[in-house]
Amino acid sequence: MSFFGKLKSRLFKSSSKIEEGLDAIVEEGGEPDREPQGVPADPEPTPAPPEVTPPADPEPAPVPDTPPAPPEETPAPVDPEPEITPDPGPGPAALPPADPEPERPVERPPVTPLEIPAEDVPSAPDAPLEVPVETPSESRKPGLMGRLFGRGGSEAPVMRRTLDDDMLESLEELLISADMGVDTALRVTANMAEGRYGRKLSVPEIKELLSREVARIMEPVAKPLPLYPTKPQVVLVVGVNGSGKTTTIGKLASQFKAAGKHVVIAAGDTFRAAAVEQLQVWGDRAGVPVLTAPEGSDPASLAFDAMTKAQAEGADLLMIDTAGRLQNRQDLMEELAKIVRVIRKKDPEAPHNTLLVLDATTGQNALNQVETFQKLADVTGLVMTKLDGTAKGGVLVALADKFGLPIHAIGVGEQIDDLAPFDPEEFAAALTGSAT
Ligand SMILES: Nc1nc2c(ncn2[C@@H]2O[C@H](COP(=O)(O)OP(=O)(O)OP(=O)(O)O)[C@@H](O)[C@H]2O)c(=O)[nH]1
Repeated sequence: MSFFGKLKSRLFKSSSKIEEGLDAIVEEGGEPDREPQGVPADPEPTPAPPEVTPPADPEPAPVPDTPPAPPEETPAPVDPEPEITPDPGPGPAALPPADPEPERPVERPPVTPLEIPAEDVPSAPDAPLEVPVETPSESRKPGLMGRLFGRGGSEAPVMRRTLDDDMLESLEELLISADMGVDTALRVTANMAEGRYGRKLSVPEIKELLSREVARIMEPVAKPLPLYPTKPQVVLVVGVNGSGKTTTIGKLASQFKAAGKHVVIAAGDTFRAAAVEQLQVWGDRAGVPVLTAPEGSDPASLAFDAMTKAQAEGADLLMIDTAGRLQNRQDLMEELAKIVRVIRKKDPEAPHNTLLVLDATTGQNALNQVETFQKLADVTGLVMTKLDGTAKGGVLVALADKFGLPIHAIGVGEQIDDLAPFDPEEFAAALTGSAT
């Protein structure tokens, strides 16, 4: 299965929620349409009359309300040809004008959410996530069948609904229900409507637009965990209990190890013996030593010892697990501050990264957690876990939109290799089901 296919299947709850919602929206107010339409690649300055055949080359227009617009927008697939084809799938309107090839294999090198220097891994140091993937404009050309059927006319008309206020409201509600948050949902739908108001859109066309908007928001935050030449690079891992800190440390350690790095883990949640044991299990799996201390002992003292050991061994990386007891914020803040104070005696620049691990199943609550942890620690990046098995994946879009913190990786399962680098286009496509 292609990487995209895997991510899509892991995000199935979120994507099926959005897909089902879109089907319902278009079904509700739409009508069968045999006229060729097509989504304008970019907003046009004035609304286009609904019956106009798609322009061969619509002029890209600026999107005033889109703050994180990338310098170069990937033009959307524009199909100059009529594109009405028989529906091969179960959905009411399964044929977008730009027909994504269903099983387009995306060849990817082994991917990790780490920014690893070029000599260590095949990927480039500055862009480990930049895997050559065809852009939608290149890849979404209609397939042979689509072209043949599109040209010859279709027996099954495509359902389309006119983009009006009612439809926009329904779209907003859908995105809010998918945990994108009100502000982000409003911004996304406004951008989708820009220059397209009054046009008739099919489900695949809406998915495509939505996916493009989501990717646009996520693009600036998709950054792998940077690796520095500093030895040891200290990564402090924070997050509430159960968010997936231990699991994420284990997965990261395994990936670093596989990349030839010498890793040390410090089990800094000394308050829970079970947490320490669990970290040891992950350390064993990853083949990485885990430093522990007796239950109830001072985590800062353990961190200091771990720092000493990591320095003595010339370790590349020291990952420090921490407690996540938000019930007593003051204690937690003091505990984290003390850990930082102590390791800075060894290296004034440490910690070099403070990763906040968030559980996607908590939905909008993840936003509160970011705010809280930003007050407790100097959060430098996020890892979002449990994106598999939740319909709340949209929260990642809200997080990116609201905080702009780097998203280093996403957890999509409980196994050691279920930590994927964060790729905005793949995520957007998987979330919206736009390239199924
Ligand atoms: N499905 C799924 N489960 C995950 C993922 N990441 C972690 N988990 C599970 O979430 C549960 C909690 O994960 P932990 O790593 O123990 O979380 P923690 O933040 O260390 O929790 P404490 O030790 O209580 O502080 C475990 O059962 C993990 O297997 C993920 O990406 N997907």
